[in-house]
Amino acid sequence: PAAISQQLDELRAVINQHNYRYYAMDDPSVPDAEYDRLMRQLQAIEADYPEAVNPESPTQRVGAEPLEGFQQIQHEVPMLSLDNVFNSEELLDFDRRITERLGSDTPFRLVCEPKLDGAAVSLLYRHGKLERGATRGDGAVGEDITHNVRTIKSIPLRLMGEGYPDVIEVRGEIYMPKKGFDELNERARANDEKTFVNPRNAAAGSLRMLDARITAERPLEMCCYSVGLVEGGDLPAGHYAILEQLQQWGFRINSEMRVVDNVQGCLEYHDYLLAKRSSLPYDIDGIVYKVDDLELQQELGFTAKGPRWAIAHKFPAEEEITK
Ligand SMILES: NC(=O)n1nc(-c2ccco2)nc1N
Repeated sequence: PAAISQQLDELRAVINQHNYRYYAMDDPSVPDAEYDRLMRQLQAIEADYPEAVNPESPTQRVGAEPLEGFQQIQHEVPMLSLDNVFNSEELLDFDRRITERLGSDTPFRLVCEPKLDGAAVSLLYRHGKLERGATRGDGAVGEDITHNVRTIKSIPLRLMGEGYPDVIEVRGEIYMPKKGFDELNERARANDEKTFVNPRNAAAGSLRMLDARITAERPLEMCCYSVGLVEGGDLPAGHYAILEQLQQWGFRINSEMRVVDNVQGCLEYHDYLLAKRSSLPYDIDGIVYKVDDLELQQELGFTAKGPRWAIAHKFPAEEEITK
């Protein structure tokens, strides 16, 4: 009936807005109890009118039947790996190579991003709806893990707001926060099940489940950090502006991301984040620096090892520090 479907649409819109505030803005609009009440109300109405359920409803996050296997996905825009540097000298070389290529009269800002130690993911949205999720694989071919990414609450099933392209591929890192990792291993030990060595393995392993009901029980989160395929629309001309736009469309971006004016700013950011590393609620294995201006990215292009306009500044592995 029309009145029911209107009530469902309104209820879904309210719940989606609460999810956006909680997961993308990290700024809840209602207490958890109120959110849970709204979800129970939506589930009750959908139980009475199953024909009114649609895949974008916030109740439709956990698939029923396990898959037989994983489909392969071809990445239309290859998912790149990044070249690494391990100290300030090598970072200054990275900066010098760019300056030589662009000319010393072309200043360029850099975006500093914590390098989350999880599993890279590609999310394809068509007309604002999540169509498929895929692992990075070898950068050209990945596995279809749509059933599992749908269980991750910080991944929107439908984009918020408007003005997004007809097709947009959002890329990011799925990770398991340290607290969730420790609790998962505690439960595993209590049940004589296998424990995970580190949060990266736990996140990658959770995404490779054929049964989404297991993935749904895992404390996984996602931060987005770049865009792949875009069709039928355009994006801002700067990387950081794109990330802010993605946040408006419902994605979480990392709160520690900063834009700096030059490589000196990168060195300062490095010391800041390294000092903060052990107190972050998630594992990082370094920092990713990216030239902000997309036209300069275009001009710089790629080498076989990856983009000339981005670099990963790796931190020493944490256990090395504790020795
Ligand atoms: N892992 C991580 O946090 N990454 N990875 C990239 C990346 C990989 C290729 C282009 O950008 N950026 C960030 N923040």
